[in-house]
Amino acid sequence: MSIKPRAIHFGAGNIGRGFIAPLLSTSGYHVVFTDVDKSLIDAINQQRAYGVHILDSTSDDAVNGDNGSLHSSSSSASLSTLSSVSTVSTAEVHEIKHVKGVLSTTDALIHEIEHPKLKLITTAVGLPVIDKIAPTIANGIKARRKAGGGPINIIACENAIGATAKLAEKVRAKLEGDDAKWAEKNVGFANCSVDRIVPPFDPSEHDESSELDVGVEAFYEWVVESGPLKPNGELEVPIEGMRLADNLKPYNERKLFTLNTGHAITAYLGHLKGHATIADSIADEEILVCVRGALLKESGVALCKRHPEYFNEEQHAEYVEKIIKRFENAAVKDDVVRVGRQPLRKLGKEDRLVGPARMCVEYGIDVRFLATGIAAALCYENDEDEDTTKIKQAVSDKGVEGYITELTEFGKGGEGEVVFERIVQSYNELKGAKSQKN
Ligand SMILES: NC(=O)C1=CN([C@@H]2O[C@H](COP(=O)(O)OP(=O)(O)OC[C@H]3O[C@@H](n4cnc5c(N)ncnc54)[C@H](O)[C@@H]3O)[C@@H](O)[C@H]2O)C=CC1
Ligand SMILES: O=P(O)(O)OC[C@H]1O[C@](O)(CO)[C@@H](O)[C@@H]1O
Repeated sequence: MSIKPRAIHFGAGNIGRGFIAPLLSTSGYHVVFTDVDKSLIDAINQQRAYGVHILDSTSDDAVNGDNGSLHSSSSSASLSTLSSVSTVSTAEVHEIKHVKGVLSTTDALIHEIEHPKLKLITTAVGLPVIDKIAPTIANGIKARRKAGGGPINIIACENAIGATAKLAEKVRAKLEGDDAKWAEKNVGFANCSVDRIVPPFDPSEHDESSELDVGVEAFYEWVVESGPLKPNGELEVPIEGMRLADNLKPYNERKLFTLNTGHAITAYLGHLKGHATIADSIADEEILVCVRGALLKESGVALCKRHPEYFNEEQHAEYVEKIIKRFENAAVKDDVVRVGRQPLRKLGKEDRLVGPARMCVEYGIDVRFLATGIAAALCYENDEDEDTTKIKQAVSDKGVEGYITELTEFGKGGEGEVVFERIVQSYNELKGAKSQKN
């Protein structure tokens, strides 16, 4: 039996293989991937290893995020511990070894959750899938209690505020009596903020790479709330490159309302203008002006007002410029269609477009560029994305004004009236420009 601590990661996709597993593996964990995709699990068990290709060339400070006053679980650790250099190049490949795969629909997964060496469960499956994996995790927790296992921590690495809390709610709903009591004492559910751009990777474009290989940007930031971690607000086996925060909210909001906000606006405007990738879109001056305006003059100002003890405008401007540089990284071939996927989720009230617009209204900040971003998301059309059909239908059923009010709670005569008018105006302009183009 391996004496290494173990971690189970749900979702052996881009972020799982390209970000979470490499940090776990570098920190000494034996990584067990679990996924519904049998061919992926079979490939993992045949190859047991894969490469992580670093797709840009950056300086040290871009490798790991600047977390200001955060408590860090490790000082300056990074993936570069896998290779001897700290300045990366396009040719740099880190090998992740000794990984294992377990199909998520089998009892083998329950046995993995029982395993005495298991310390951690992480997920990166997509927010809507959280509901589907919760019953399996609950069954695993029951089995672990019966087997006399020790405490574990669970961290959902999804792009949303409070993703682990959502998972916890679903898992707890499946536990009763002694199982529920045991879980309360022994299972830590910690929210996190997870930031690394990992688009799909085409191994045929890279020498000697396998179907399991992934391509990632050098930058990464993983911030986890410390309070809920068992047993004492820390991980028994620390993860190099993960940072712990007493108060996650400011960092969570900063990431979602900056990186993801800017990314989404770039994707939707880029798609409307016929650009294929994020790098192509951000090279378009008109889009750049809108993205910079949204992040610097709107969401950024609101974030600094909401969290003055954490962020100031000067430091935030640097954060924004670093993000724009990340979008400009042409080595990361990131399709606007990937970044714009599921626009309805992205138009959620707490999500990356409407969330910061509402925050701006709360602090009396003028909203122009975010309004354009919201309008661009409403104009996004892609036959392969069912959200876009739903949006089209809702606009036709409720009228664009009614639908904007439903999504944003801004409307005529209310607090967000000016923003509402701007979204409507932008929507009409973008639609007009689109029909002229066609
Ligand atoms: N790719 C990226 O750059 C980033 C992604 N994220 C978040 O990470 C999550 C995953 O994103 P990606 O890795 O890009 O997606 P992906 O599609 O590459 O990977 C998701 C994996 O989850 C698996 N899966 C689906 N249903 C499952 C189930 N019921 N049980 C077990 N596995 C299941 C899929 O088969 C797939 O392998 C999303 O929430 C995303 O927002 C967060 C930061 C960066
Ligand atoms: O994964 P989601 O939430 O669909 O959104 C795509 C976004 O996630 C990321 O993949 C990583 O944060 C970004 O590249 C992008 O903003």
